[in-house]
Amino acid sequence: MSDQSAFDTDVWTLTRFIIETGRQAKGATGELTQLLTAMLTAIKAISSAVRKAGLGLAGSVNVTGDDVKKLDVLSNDLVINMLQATYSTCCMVSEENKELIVTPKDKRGKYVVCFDPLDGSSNIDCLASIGTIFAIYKRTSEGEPTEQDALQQGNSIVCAGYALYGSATLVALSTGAGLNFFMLDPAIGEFILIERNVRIKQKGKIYSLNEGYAKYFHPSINEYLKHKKHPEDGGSPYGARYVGSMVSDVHRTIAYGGIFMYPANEKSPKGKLRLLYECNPIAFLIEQAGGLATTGTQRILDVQPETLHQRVPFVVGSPDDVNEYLSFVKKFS
Ligand SMILES: O=P(O)(O)OC[C@H]1O[C@](O)(COP(=O)(O)O)[C@@H](O)[C@@H]1O
Ligand SMILES: [Mg+2]
Ligand SMILES: [Mg+2]
Ligand SMILES: [Mg+2]
Repeated sequence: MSDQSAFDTDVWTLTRFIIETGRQAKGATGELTQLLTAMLTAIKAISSAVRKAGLGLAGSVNVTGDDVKKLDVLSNDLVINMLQATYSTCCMVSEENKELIVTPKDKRGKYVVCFDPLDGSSNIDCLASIGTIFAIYKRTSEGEPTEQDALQQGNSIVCAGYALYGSATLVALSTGAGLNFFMLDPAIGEFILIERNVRIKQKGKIYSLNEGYAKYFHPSINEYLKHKKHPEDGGSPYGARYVGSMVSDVHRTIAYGGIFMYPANEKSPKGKLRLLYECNPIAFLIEQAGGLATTGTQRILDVQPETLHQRVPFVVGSPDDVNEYLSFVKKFS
């Protein structure tokens, strides 16, 4: 006979977690609960689509000759439609939409959502892990929603998360009271709490960046990398890992410790990653786990956004590792 106790009859699903968090919040109206529930439905649908990508969903022509929507377009449509249907958003910013997405007047609520529906999408065709990233803010104005509603500092994030479509589907989520990991159980279609109050290691053993751009890096970065590979104190060098899919690289950094960076380089003076829907949510989650997130000169969450799709240099990870990197920045400034 199988072990009956292996089946938890009082499991903490992500839905339960969100409802509980909502009940504890003062003056909560349930709007955020609705919004997060819809986000999870979108994530489940994206996860299912990602798992079928090899079967022709990735964006091509299907057997009947119809165009099949590219996965990132499909993911974008899913998030927008699911969220707008909850009557809790007033506007959104997506990597896939140049302009602010304004919720139809009759469906508006008080939240602003910035998201990347499918991050690392250049990895789809080789079946490497990809993800979805989002940050939720309260709107600060009344009347017609404008870009200003979305140009808030990461400091004002109410809730952020990412989904990782890896060897399993995982959601990392924080409402500002620590970071929690949930794993999708396909048998019941629910995310199950697997780790509460996740903490990143004080110091790791892995560095992660696209070192192919070394030719264009600032000397401070190259000096730092040299130090990681040839430690002057005779210690062991760091291991190198880079998927090229930020959610994967960041998730590994949170799980194992270490540093992930997408610094500025001569060709991309502000790096590549976008502040509103890539850097800010990840910085919020990393800080919730006890890590650090910086541009090299400023804490990411303190950056005042100026445009919807602006980029910033991005360095995140274990506090000792990020501080060590900052000491190299200082040396060269
Ligand atoms: O190929 P590069 O320059 O190393 O860039 C990789 C980075 O680009 C990204 O794929 C972001 O770009 P997309 O949002 O267009 O997928 C990140 O996930 C990843 O960290
Ligand atoms: Mg992206
Ligand atoms: Mg994307
Ligand atoms: Mg893209």
